[in-house]
Amino acid sequence: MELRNGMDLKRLVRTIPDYPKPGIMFRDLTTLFADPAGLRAAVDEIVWPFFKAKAQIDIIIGIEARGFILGGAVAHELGRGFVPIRKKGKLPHKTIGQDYSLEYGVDTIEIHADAIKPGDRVLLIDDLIATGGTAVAAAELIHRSGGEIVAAAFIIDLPDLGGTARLRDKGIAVHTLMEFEGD
Ligand SMILES: O=P(O)(O)OC[C@H]1O[C@H](OP(=O)(O)OP(=O)(O)O)[C@H](O)[C@@H]1O
Ligand SMILES: Nc1ncnc2[nH]cnc12
Repeated sequence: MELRNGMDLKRLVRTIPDYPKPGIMFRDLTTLFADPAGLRAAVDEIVWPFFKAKAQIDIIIGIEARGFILGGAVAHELGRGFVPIRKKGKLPHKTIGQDYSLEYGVDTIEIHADAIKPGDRVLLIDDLIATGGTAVAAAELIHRSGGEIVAAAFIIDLPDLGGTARLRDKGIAVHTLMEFEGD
């Protein structure tokens, strides 16, 4: 995938077959995040559809763990605060939680119960969407907290696993930078 600045971001993603389980093609973004031009381009490309309309966004929410790397940078670029959604048991104050299943397991994510003010307009960020289990659970937490989702943005979409379609079916706008098919 060639960006507006001519950079091929996809070649910075490393693929590791059979991790963490046989049959999974793991799309490793640590190689892209470690590349200075790659990280900047990824953040810029995630942010650009929202930059002009940033007055419509109150907070950025990122999903543990890889969504924190991207989400923090996006929040900084848009001049907004950052709220984490974390795996169960990691947040210190009162939380609300949501169970979900993902490509290779089951888990629970949580958000601080007071992190979102009713009516807050949220940009949801994660590194990758596969089945959409994580993002749908995050959307559920945001809605239960009284927030509105402006859009959800990811660097990688694995479209064969249906996650972006699940979000769009729920009326959530989705922005992604590249796809890996055949997973
Ligand atoms: O669309 P899904 O099928 O839900 O999968 C996508 C999720 O899986 C990965 O996180 P993971 O749960 O591996 O956690 P990590 O970021 O802590 O490694 C990825 O960062 C997304 O959050
Ligand atoms: N195939 C994959 N590669 C990297 N992260 C993932 N999260 C869920 N599926 C994944």
